[in-house]
Amino acid sequence: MGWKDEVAFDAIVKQNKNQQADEMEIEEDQQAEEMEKEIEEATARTKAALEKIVNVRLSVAQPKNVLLHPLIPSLSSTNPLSNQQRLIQVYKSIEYNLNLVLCGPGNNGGDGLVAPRHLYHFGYKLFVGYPKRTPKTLYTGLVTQLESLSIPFLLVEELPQNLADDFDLIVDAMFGFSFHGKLGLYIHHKGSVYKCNLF
Ligand SMILES: NC(=O)C1=CN([C@@H]2O[C@H](COP(=O)(O)OP(=O)(O)OC[C@H]3O[C@@H](n4cnc5c(N)ncnc54)[C@H](OP(=O)(O)O)[C@@H]3O)[C@@H](O)[C@H]2O)[C@H](O)CC1
Repeated sequence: MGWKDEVAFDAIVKQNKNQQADEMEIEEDQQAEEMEKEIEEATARTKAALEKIVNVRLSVAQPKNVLLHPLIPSLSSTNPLSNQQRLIQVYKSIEYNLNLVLCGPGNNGGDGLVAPRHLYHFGYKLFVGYPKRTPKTLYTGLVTQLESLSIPFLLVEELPQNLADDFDLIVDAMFGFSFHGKLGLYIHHKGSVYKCNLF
């Protein structure tokens, strides 16, 4: 073989190597893409399955003998439910034994009154504090639902001075953006709802 043939041979070998490297890169890219797709599909399947379980459990758990206000199902299935799904994922019921949901008189408290029903059905032991009650049908209906599940309501006088001493988890649904007055008292004495100007 002359030098020209050798150069041509080397060039062919080099070309083949480059081609192989390109093919391997393409194959690796395809594999990565497929894996990513599989992960995305598996995540979507898991999410759908979890949502199905949650929805079935909630519909089974719906009390049968309680007159429902027409707004309750939509209220309970949107904002509060998504919050509670997150809460359930983060704070496991086996670790958080004694829990309190504090509800105020406005819409924030309305969301709060939905929470105990969901949490109860997911195994949480709960108490509700609802010191300033709203006479609207929606709210009284939610209270009736909770009473029908024997979820205890605590009076202000029954609440401990320092809530954090007695409860593992406290859901604060006391006020939203319509709170007015002095916030400082409540914030500085976080554990003591007696300091809140609600009372
Ligand atoms: N689309 C929406 O608006 C949604 C809002 N959501 C949540 O609701 C709150 C806003 O609801 P709103 O009813 O306007 O406000 P509050 O939950 O804060 O409650 C107002 C009531 O609280 C009383 N209040 C206020 N300050 C005090 C106080 N210092 N002491 C005692 N009582 C107080 C107030 O009483 P008034 O006498 O002033 O009338 C009202 O009765 C929003 O932040 C969200 O969290 C839902 O998620 C649904 C969608």
